[in-house]
Amino acid sequence: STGTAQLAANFYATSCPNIQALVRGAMREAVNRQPRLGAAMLRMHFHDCFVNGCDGSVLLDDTASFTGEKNARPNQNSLIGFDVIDTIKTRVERACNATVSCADILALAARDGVALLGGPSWQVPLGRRDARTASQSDANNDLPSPFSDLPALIAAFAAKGLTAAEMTVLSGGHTIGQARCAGFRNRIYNETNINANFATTRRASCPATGGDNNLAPLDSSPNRFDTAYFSGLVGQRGLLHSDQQLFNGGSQDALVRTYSTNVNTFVRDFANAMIRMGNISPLTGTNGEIRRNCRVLN
Ligand code: HEM
Ligand SMILES: [Ca+2]
Ligand SMILES: [Ca+2]
Repeated sequence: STGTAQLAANFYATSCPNIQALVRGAMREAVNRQPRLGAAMLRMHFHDCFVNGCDGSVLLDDTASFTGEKNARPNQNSLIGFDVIDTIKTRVERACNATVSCADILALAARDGVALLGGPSWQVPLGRRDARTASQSDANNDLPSPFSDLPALIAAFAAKGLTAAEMTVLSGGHTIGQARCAGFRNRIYNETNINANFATTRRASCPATGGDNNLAPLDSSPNRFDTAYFSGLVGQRGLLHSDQQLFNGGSQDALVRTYSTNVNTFVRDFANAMIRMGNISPLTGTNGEIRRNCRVLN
């Protein structure tokens, strides 16, 4: 759970003083090449933290002794940017070998992805260590589904020690990035709490059958970390069923309205919630390991 971790922003201050600059430089290159990679790092960190804590488990390839998380239902053909982490890790190992965990690199990359797309920055508590295993079944069970209703979304976050309000502000991560047609087809063809023009527009690139992997932006400005995700919800232009659940006559409506018109409140609450999410069950001290290659155990 959250809150008990002994992470510290200055964890690598003497052991790897350049870590922040190394991650930031590599992330700037990646986001300049493909802005979506900023979004991809944010999502990958979320999918790491929700599955047995922020321990780099999501980065492990499948092995003979365990099936990893990359091919779990929410991740397969969906997570991108593992090569960005590889690039960062290679540079970090060159600068300070066997010192910085993959879990910490991912937390920094997520923060920098947000900042480089115009969002807030924050000091990332560090000192996580890397898992020696991964669990595909835990990834299938613990990651929320885009077909979930509000009570299920709240429950999925509560199971990780996060509040409903934190769930709502963290869903604001959908102000950047893309989703596949298969994840929102039912919403744009069958749901009624959707803006008609928006549904028509989305149907044009997400046919009733086929095109499962066609992409659509999660808000009207997918390369910009802004409040458009929340104003979209107020206008019934949420792309995923789970998105629109946050503004559908329920407990989160007022907060969605607040974020839709108050960028300062949104980015402040988002940064604080990211630190809380980043504190989910980290391995610290002598637990776990500092992986040399983020894809494989030492
Ligand atoms: C509340 C429950 C959530 C659900 C059900 C959910 C579901 C999804 C789905 C289905 C996609 C599209 C994946 C695809 O089609 O391949 C997606 C994308 C994304 N999600 Fe979430 N998500 C949730 C919360 C979050 C949180 C907490 C964050 C981060 C703080 C986040 C960040 C992202 C980002 C950045 C993308 C775009 C990734 C890209 O473009 O590569 N999501 N999410
Ligand atoms: Ca994990
Ligand atoms: Ca946006």
